[in-house]
This record gives sequence, structure tokens and C-alpha cells, in this order.
Amino acid sequence: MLKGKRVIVTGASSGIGEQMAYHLAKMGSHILITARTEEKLKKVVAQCTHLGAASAHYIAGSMDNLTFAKQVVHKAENLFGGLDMLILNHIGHTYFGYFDGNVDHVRDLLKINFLSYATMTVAALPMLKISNGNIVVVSSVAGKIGLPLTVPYSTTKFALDGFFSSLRMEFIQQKTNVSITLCIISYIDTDSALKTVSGVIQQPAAPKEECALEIIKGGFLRKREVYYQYHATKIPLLLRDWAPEILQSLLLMNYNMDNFQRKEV
Ligand SMILES: NC(=O)C1=CN([C@@H]2O[C@H](COP(=O)(O)OP(=O)(O)OC[C@H]3O[C@@H](n4cnc5c(N)ncnc54)[C@H](OP(=O)(O)O)[C@@H]3O)[C@@H](O)[C@H]2O)C=CC1
Ligand SMILES: C[C@H](CCC(=O)O)[C@H]1CC[C@H]2[C@@H]3C(=O)C[C@@H]4C[C@H](O)CC[C@]4(C)[C@H]3CC[C@]12C
Repeated sequence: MLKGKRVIVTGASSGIGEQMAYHLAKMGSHILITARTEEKLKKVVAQCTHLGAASAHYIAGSMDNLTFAKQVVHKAENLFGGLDMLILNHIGHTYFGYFDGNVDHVRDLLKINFLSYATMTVAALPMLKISNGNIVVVSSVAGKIGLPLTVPYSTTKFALDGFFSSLRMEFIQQKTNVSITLCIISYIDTDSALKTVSGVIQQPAAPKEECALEIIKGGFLRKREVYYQYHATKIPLLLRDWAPEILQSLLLMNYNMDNFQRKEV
């Protein structure tokens, strides 16, 4: 469905982003991936080429530098002469544990998980308007519902909802034909998530390959929101406004605090 389309995927050196790059490669897209670790990006690009990407490139750097965030978009412009889909997926390092009072960390994480997303969107918008393209924003259940042990992370994901859901409404009023898809994702079996929460979170992790495909499909189909896995995201969201105390109790039952130790993610 994305043959020949020009796509940026951020946070694509591992996890869900890496799997999205492989799906896009199999579909025959032109791909530009980014993350900080050049060695991993090189391997992902080689695999994308092997899988049939129309072309595959990388640019390494950190999204705590907003100048770099713009450079990624400009590189796509130079390589492809335009852009059809912007997939915003990266996250910065944080901790899985009780809020430690460090507001500087919240600010730093907002820069990586939120401000860089807004910066790339602004830079890419002229190209996406020409192609009637898609913006895909990878968020989390923790970006719709307050959960314990992820205060800084959850803050940044809620910010994405505020920014992109408002922007989507303005696009409708302004007749801007660029879709915005916010992806509400539950617990996924990426190395970083398993390392961080297994033992504490009781529910099974869903497969990253399927999750990656659902995100791409949702973006291509110009859906407002993607819910993956549906039961683990949509049902809590339905309860959120109608039965918040019941939801709270159900969610807390999911945490085995006997196994809890603060971890860096
Ligand atoms: N896994 C899960 O259970 C869930 C994940 N999600 C969301 O899915 C998305 C992907 O998560 P997941 O695949 O698990 O994460 P991973 O930890 O596997 O991947 C994170 C990616 O971001 C990159 N990254 C980290 N720091 C920076 C930085 N400062 N600048 C630029 N890139 C950076 C990493 O590469 P490098 O270190 O090389 O920079 C890596 O490519 C995220 O948006 C996450 O919030 C949502 C709900 C659940
Ligand atoms: C346990 C949560 C699901 C609750 C439910 O009943 O549905 C998980 C939903 C989102 C997860 C976190 C997340 O968004 C990704 C983080 C990123 C890192 O890779 C490490 C793990 C996360 C903190 C992860 C932890 C489990 C959830 C909170």
C-alpha cells in the first residue's frame, strides 16, 4: 500500500520503529530512518535494502537537539524531493519508578518526546501539503490514562494528544489535506519494555511486528486514532470517563509491586 511512497521513521534503530522500517521496505517504500546509534541504523538500512525498499537511508543524531530534528526533514527533502508520510516514534531515556521530584528531567524528556515531534511536523508540513500526506504519532495508553511509575513519560505523551488533536481540528477548518493519526499502544514485546516492566506488569506483551503493521495501516488509511491491542486500549478508554474508579482498581491490579525495583529505560 506504500509502494514508492517517501517515508521518515524516527526511533527506527530498535523496537517498533525498526519493525515499521522492515514493513515499509517490504512494501517498496523510500525510507529515511533516524536514531542516535549509527551502527544499529546501518544494519537496519542494510536489512531494508535486502527486503526490497525502493531506497533506504539513515541519519544519526539525538532529538534533544531541535536543529537535528529539522535536519532530518531537510535530508528527506534532498533525498526524495518530497515526503508522503512522517512517522514520529522515538522516545528518550527515562525511568520506570515513582516520581522522584526531578522536574528538570520532565523538561528534558518533553524536548525529546514532544517538542522534537512538533518541530519535525512544522518542518515537514509544506511537503506533506503537496503530497496530501500523513503524520503518524506513536503514543501510548499512558498518553490517555494516568498510570503509576511513568510520570515523566506519561506527561510527554499527554502533550502529544493536546498538540496533535488540536492541530487535526485546525487542518479540517483550514481544509489542509494532511492526516494525523495518533496511535494508542498497550504493552509491546520490545527489548526495552520487557527489560523494564516484566515481573511487575501482569498482562502479556503484544508482538512488535503486528503492532508496527497496525500503525502503518492506520496512517495510510488516514485514521484519527489507532488502538493496539484493541481490547487493552479501547476498553480502558471507554471506562476512563464513565467509571474512572473501576478503571483505577482494574489498572492497579495489573501491577505486582512485590517485584518492583526502579529501572532506567
Ligand atoms: N514498547 C511498549 O510497550 C510501548 C511503546 N510505546 C511507544 O512506541 C514507541 C517505540 O517504543 P519501543 O519500540 O518500545 O522503544 P525502543 O526503546 O525499542 O526504541 C526507541 C528508539 O528511540 C531511539 N532514541 C532513544 N533516545 C533517542 C534520542 N535522544 N534521540 C533520538 N532517538 C532516540 C532509540 O535509538 P537510539 O538509542 O539508537 O537513539 C530507538 O531507536 C515509543 O513512542 C513508545 O512510547 C507505546 C506503548 C507501549
Ligand atoms: C502496563 C501498561 C498497560 C496498562 C493496561 O492495563 O493497559 C503499559 C501501557 C504502556 C506501557 C509503557 C509504555 O507506554 C512504553 C514505555 C516505554 C519503554 O520502552 C518501557 C516501558 C514503558 C514504560 C511501558 C510500561 C508498561 C505500560 C505502562
